[in-house]
Amino acid sequence: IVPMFVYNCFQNQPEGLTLQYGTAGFRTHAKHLDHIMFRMGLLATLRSKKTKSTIGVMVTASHNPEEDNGVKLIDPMGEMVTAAWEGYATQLANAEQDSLLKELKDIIKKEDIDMSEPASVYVGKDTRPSSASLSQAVLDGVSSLGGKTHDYGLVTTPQLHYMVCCCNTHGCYGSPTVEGYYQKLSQAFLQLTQNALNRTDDQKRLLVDGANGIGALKMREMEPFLRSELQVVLSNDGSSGKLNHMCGADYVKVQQKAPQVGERCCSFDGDADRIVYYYTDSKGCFHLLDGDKIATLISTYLKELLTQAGLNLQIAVVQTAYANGSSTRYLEDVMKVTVCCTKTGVKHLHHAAQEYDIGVYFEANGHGTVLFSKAAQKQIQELVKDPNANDERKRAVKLLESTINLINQTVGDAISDMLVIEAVLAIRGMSAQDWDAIYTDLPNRQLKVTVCADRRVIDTTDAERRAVSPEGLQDTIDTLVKKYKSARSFVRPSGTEDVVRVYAEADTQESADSLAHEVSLAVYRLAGGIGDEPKPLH
Ligand SMILES: CC(=O)N[C@H]1[C@@H](OP(=O)(O)O)O[C@H](CO)[C@@H](O)[C@@H]1O
Ligand SMILES: [Mg+2]
Repeated sequence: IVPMFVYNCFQNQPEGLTLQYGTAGFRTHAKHLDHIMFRMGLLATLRSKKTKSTIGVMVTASHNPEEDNGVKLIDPMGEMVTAAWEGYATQLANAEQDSLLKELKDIIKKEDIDMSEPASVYVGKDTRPSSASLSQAVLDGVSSLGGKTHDYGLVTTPQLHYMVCCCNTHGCYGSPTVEGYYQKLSQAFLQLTQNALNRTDDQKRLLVDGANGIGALKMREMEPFLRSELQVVLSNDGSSGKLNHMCGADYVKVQQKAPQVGERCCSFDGDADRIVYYYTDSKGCFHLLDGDKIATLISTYLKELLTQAGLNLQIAVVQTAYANGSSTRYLEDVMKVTVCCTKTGVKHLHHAAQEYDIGVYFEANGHGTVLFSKAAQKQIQELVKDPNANDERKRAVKLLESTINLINQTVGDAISDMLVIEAVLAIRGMSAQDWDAIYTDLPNRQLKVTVCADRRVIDTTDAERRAVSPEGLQDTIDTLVKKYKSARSFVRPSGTEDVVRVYAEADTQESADSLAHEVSLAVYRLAGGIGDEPKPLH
């Protein structure tokens, strides 16, 4: 099994840098990643041999700054790599030069991998300057173990997930090409928008902020397929600005600021697996339509269609602790849908959503999709063909069928989600303002605290909503929360940055800001904060 180590796979970690696979793969400054990429090529090859399927490796650091990079591994059905293999990834990434071969042999033995099996790995990259050489390192890693590669070059993360799923389902999910992706999604979108009559050009126009990343490039490519049913006005298209700098979904969500002004706008993140919407009202006020609003819009639409089609399928919405309290209340109390809360990170939401007939999952930051169980899809397909179904049921079930085709079920996908949202708004004749009026968000604030020890001194439970360590922290948070109306707050160590995240919401922005600040101070004092004490926001 000795691989042809033609590359710098034995290059050592910079001292003191222990990389964790994290919430969504490795991420750090691109200059530390060469050997990690090569090793992930090796690991993906082993995973491919083990699963006897094609595996994906995406080179991207998503919403992180342009100087960073990272890598995400994709499992056979297009989902994120399974937890045990995240562990192997961390093990390999941090292995010393002279123990790398031993680590590889350990994995092969533990997983009982037959090394005579062929291997196939799909590789994609985002637009970061470092992505070209880093994706070459992945390709070299695969080749050194005799695996076959297909380099898709510049693709969005969800496009690569789609390719992997298409390949392993032998074309059932679509054709594994970028053109196949555009064709599948645009056909479904055009079928859906046929049901929206008399749309004006204004209604067809959408302002899209491409975060100066891969999403902008791919949106340009896709536009002709949409035959003017969606008229995209693209900004931050990468022609001048810096990736994710003062633009993109993360900037809009965290800073609560609009990089463009309009009646209906959206922003992608750096690898186009997240989206948020927003608009500016007549008074010039910014209104955010985040992942929670998206989940509400889509689940309301699907629930209505299920009723019209007379289908008895259970629909659930999966959220994280970051979901706005108003959204959870609306979904549970008004819409009467099951709501479940998981840890942060799409892999957790995805698995929870698989438990239902229809699982709508979104992180508040706009990362999410909808999963339809095999049984649900079968019922829908059977009803489409049923000659006895009346016109209303037929119309509804055909809409459901096209919606399934439009959704990228492998992972959250900014382009696919955008088209679903545009179709739903068109079919229901809703403006962004109408959508926003479904419920009113509680004002909220997110802050970061840097601690000197390992940030995992903060340990949490109950889907990260309660801290179990350091001692006294949760009691302090509980006491602080009681001072405010409709308040909630929690803290957790980030899985992608070296910080502790603080979240607070309350009845007014002042209260949310003040609570977030007080909780930050508690983290700083009880978990050993670095530098000056957090200052009040006002
Ligand atoms: C509060 C927040 O937005 N956290 C993000 C962020 O994770 P952290 O573990 O919080 O750093 O990056 C993840 C990967 O993109 C994303 O899934 C998640 O929602
Ligand atoms: Mg992303």
